[in-house]
Amino acid sequence: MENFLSVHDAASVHDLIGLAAKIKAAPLDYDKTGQHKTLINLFFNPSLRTRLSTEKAGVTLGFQVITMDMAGGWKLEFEDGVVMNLDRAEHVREAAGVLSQYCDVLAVRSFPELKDRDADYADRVINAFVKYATVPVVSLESAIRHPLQSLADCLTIREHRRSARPRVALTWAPHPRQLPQAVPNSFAEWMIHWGDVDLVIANPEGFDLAPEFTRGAEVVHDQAAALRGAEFVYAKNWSSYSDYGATADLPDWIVNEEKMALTDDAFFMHCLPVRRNVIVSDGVLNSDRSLVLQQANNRTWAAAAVLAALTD
Ligand SMILES: NCCC[C@H](NC(=O)CCC(=O)O)C(=O)O
Ligand SMILES: NC(=O)OP(=O)(O)O
Repeated sequence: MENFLSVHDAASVHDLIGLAAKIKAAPLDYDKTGQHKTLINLFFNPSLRTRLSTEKAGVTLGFQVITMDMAGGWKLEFEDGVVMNLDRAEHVREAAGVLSQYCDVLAVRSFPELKDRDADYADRVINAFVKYATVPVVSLESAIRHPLQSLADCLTIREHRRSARPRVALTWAPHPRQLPQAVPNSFAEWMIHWGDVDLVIANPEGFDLAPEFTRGAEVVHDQAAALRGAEFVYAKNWSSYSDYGATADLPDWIVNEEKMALTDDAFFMHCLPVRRNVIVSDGVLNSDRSLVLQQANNRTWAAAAVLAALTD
């Protein structure tokens, strides 16, 4: 694997999930994988799980790990050929070149601005690091994808499924802020490429995800219809793709006990952080059907599998 930006970078989704499970079962067997190697994590946005699970994965495999919050670095220029006489002090070309001399794997988190769809969907920040770095680049959630989350979600579903081919319902849920499409884009893309589940996506009219991520899945605008018979319910808010960045005040899309009663005794999933009693009720989140902590745990093993595959 050259870089880890999307499901398309995995030679085999099954093998990568399998490797994550193997490392989870026997982490000490892999403690020399990153010996004499350095991982640098760059964050342009906040994080709890991604930062700490990726650091933990690196340390577990024997990497030296350096994490930098880019709020403390120079403001980077990403355009080529510009006269840099404003507030951006350093070009990504130099930054990526410098960092490549300090590490063996470079991981980057950079969210979208949710103003200009073409600019966000060009995934400019992560792609600039890929272009100018000379080491493998890992996405820690880019403008349009969150592949480490999705890999962890595949592992979590594999560990908890009751049938060989479970029905997985990804449902839009309410939120007070304008959020990216990265998590649901990536989740849909991984579920479809993995091929071990039947994916149904429920969202309000006007909130369909970009077709490039959902082709092969059923998309409905009736949440109850999607939840009926589901073995997993994955809730997430996202802002509109078609009316780019628009939000909607639809509190009835909350996932509560009444909605979960429509399912086949489903497990509840969310990537976290989650707004209680907005996205999901306390009752569902506190119940034994909630897998949110297991998902967060599996972030470590997903990151470990990716680091191992990149440095193999
Ligand atoms: N990394 C997982 C989710 C990150 C981000 N969520 C957020 O920004 C939620 C913040 C809030 O609830 O205010 C998102 O949706 O892509
Ligand atoms: N799920 C996830 O990526 O969480 P953080 O934003 O806290 O890293």
